[in-house]
Amino acid sequence: MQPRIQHMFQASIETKQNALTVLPPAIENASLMMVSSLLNEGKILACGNGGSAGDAQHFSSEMLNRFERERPSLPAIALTTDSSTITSIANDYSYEEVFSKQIRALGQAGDVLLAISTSGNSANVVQAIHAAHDRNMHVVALTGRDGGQIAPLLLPDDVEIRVPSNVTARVQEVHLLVIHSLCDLIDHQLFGSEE
Ligand SMILES: O=C(CO)[C@@H](O)[C@H](O)[C@H](O)[C@H](O)COP(=O)(O)O
Ligand SMILES: [Zn+2]
Repeated sequence: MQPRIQHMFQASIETKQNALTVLPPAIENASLMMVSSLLNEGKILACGNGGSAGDAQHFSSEMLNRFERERPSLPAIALTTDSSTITSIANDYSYEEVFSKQIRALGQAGDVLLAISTSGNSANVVQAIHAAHDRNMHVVALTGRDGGQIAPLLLPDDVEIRVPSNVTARVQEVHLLVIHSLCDLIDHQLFGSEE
């Protein structure tokens, strides 16, 4: 089985190398948007399904607790964690609305939605983006493949960070690196260089 393992590592490395050539400008722009929101009393709401739900929570924990240095807590909410809210919305309305209804309650103008979908086609993430726009929030979309239904929904001030791969797992592996890059850039811009 070791050749299979080596193949997966190699594919992940190649996807990251391809991403390195295209993603830095979008990651920089996303970090600038997030920092501007945080400096204006805004917060970041994050959502996604499956592995991307884990990514949303990974990001919010690094904001609320810490990333790599001591600094004040930063405001973020993962919309994937409240099982009572999520099950009741899915049961009474539809699974498509599990994030959008939370955004319509919690989202304020100037907040940022971090919308994560490797295909760009998850209906509840699409509805989340509609809700964010209705609340005058900006959107950072982490996508893959061809951007799916999310790409054409985004407004000029939004940022899409689209990983150049058609394989869900490879896209997710780069999404985590993007999330850590965003955390690093947020800390750097808000609190300066370490040491
Ligand atoms: O982690 C994985 C696959 O690596 C899965 O849990 C995956 O996240 C789920 O199938 C998601 O429902 C896929 O949604 P999306 O990325 O297309 O929006
Ligand atoms: Zn996964």
